[in-house]
Amino acid sequence: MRPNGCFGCGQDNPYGLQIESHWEGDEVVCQWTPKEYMIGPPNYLYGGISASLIDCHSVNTALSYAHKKVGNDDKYDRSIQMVTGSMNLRYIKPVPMREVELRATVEKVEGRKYFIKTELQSDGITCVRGDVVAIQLKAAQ
Ligand SMILES: CCCCCCCCCCCC(=O)SCCNC(=O)CCNC(=O)[C@H](O)C(C)(C)COP(=O)(O)OP(=O)(O)OC[C@H]1O[C@@H](n2cnc3c(N)ncnc32)[C@H](O)[C@@H]1OP(=O)(O)O
Repeated sequence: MRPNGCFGCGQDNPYGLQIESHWEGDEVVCQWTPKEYMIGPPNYLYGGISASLIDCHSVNTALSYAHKKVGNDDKYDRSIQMVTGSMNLRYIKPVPMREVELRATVEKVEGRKYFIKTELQSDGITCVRGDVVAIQLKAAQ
């Protein structure tokens, strides 16, 4: 998806998180390592960064799923656009300042609403769990 200035996934945003998400079976997965200035509590990741990671990874999961639904697996179609409608997070454990893994699944689709469940894990332990509703924009349909 270029050009892409998105703070979460934009490869063209040097100040962003630059996450890269890919399918692994029925899950969308991303490995990502924080910069040291993204710290919140001593030794742990700032919660807003976890939220941004889950937000972007989830919306991209919905976006990619919407592409798959119309049989398009490899080319980005700019007429399909998604935004975050709502996001509910549960911070279960603090997130250590090292590589994390995001794992997302599409729970269901209702009209333009995509219900995504995403876990942020550290060393295989779930630290943050997110329920995200991504909404496909009307004009794009
Ligand atoms: C290079 C490329 C890079 C691509 C990069 C891609 C990655 C992007 C990742 C970043 C994501 C973001 O930060 S996005 C930015 C943050 N989000 C936003 O700014 C969204 C602002 N809100 C809006 O624009 C609007 O409210 C929308 C689009 C969400 C909804 O407006 P609408 O399209 O008119 O929809 P509307 O008819 O009202 O509702 C449609 C259905 O959705 C439900 N619905 C409406 N709003 C919500 C909501 N907030 N939460 C849950 N559900 C909702 C309604 O009940 C309805 O359900 P029913 O009656 O049909 O059952």
